[in-house]
Amino acid sequence: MEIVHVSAECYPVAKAGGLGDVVGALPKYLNKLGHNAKVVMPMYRTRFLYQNEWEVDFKGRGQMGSYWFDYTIIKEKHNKLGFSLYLVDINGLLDREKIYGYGDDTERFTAFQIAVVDWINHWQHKPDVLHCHDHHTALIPFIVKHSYQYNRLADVPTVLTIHNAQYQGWMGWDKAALLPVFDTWKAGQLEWNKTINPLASGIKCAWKVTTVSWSYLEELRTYANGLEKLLEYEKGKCVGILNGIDTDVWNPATDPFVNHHYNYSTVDAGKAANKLELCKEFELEQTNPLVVFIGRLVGEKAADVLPDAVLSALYGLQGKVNFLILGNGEPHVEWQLNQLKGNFPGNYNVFIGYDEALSHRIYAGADFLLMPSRVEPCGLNQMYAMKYGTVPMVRSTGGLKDTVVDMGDWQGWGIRFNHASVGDIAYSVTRAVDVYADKKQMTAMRSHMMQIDHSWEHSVQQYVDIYQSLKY
Ligand SMILES: Nc1ncnc2c1ncn2[C@@H]1O[C@H](COP(=O)(O)OP(=O)(O)O[C@H]2O[C@H](CO)[C@@H](O)[C@H](O)[C@H]2O)[C@@H](O)[C@H]1O
Repeated sequence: MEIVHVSAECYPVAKAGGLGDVVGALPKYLNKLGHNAKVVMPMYRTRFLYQNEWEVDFKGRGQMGSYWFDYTIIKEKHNKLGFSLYLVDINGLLDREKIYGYGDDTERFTAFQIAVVDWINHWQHKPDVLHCHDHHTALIPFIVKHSYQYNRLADVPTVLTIHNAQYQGWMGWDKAALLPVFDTWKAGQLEWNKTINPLASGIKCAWKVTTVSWSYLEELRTYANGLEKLLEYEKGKCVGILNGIDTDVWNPATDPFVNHHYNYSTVDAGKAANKLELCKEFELEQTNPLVVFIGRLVGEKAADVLPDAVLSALYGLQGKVNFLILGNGEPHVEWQLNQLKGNFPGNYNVFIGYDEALSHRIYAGADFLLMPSRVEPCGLNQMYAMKYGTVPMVRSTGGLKDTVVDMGDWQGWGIRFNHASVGDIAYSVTRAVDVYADKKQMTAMRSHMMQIDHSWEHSVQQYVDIYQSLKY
């Protein structure tokens, strides 16, 4: 089957979080099963663009309201990622250094979606499935269904994957004019709560909707940032499929970012060597258990609780634990985390920023990975941590609940807690310190979790089943 993934992110081309990881891996694993999956995304000015060779695939012209724009589709020449990769170049709109965060993001991603649909509309044939990811691409199911210009594509099945329902791409009704002229009787399919809501529109118009874990799908019916009723109404076409991890990229035995490679039978020695280097680099005392956090410093990830939780644990445990944090996000959280630095030399450090290579070294060198997320649709960090023998400490929510079993339960290997609160986190750190002292149990847990199969091979067939169910 020919499946076109449309996304704002794709690792290693451009990644801001887990969306990039998934779109960089799922098509590759679909192709390994003999399908023809491809990715189309905006052409940002990232390093990947300059380091690879491209050929022009198509040149076209799109209309966004009264604004006409030229677009070019370029294709990566050597199929380096295991799938055909197409970038949409729209001069002045998409060719920027960052993925998100501009005042005209609405126009940027609307133009991107129009260009993608226009390009596919020029193909001689039609793809078997258009697979859209998150709100930046969620207007496509509406556009192909209800805009006159692209009506030829109305019978192409569309799938929308919700990686994160917190962000919905809301836009005022004045922006409706940006969309290709559509049947105004169908305007309700764009709306939720008196605004144009691209994610809601995608949920209404896509043939199938998937979320990235089963528990998240359940949770969305009660907590979906305003979309609860819609998801309850549309539950018949929603399916939860747990993300996989790309073991070509995330494997401590081969990871090029990691200096000391190891596998489940050499995990203790391998982690010790990586930890030593990491501790030297961040001036941390080496014998203590090392608890780390990697992620966006936002409310969803409960990053605002981190400064107090770290303080409480460090005071309570009197220097018997170390923390290392890698992340960026809300400025006041960044500031607070930076402020803590001077107070606990040898026990605490933070790197504010986004650093892919460093994240790999931290997964390899850490003992515990903390994820107190308030919302976690799937979460990849805890699966990477497990693959690297790092014990996950997670709040029982969404995909974290589906992938981590508490060490107190039968054959468990992780630490789970219920609240994104200072008390729960500090108590979990105490549990971590206790289990760390039991070398035998640590080795057994590490080796066990490293052998759990979270690879895409496991999940990819479920997407294929969905695509096939849409064929008639
Ligand atoms: N400062 C930093 N430096 C380096 N690397 C960093 C980093 N901050 C984050 N990362 C990396 O970004 C990714 C984060 O992935 P997650 O899936 O945990 O969260 P995210 O909220 O972005 O994704 C959303 O989409 C994914 C994919 O579906 C869901 O798993 C998730 O629950 C949902 O919130 C990981 O690869 C992590 O290592």
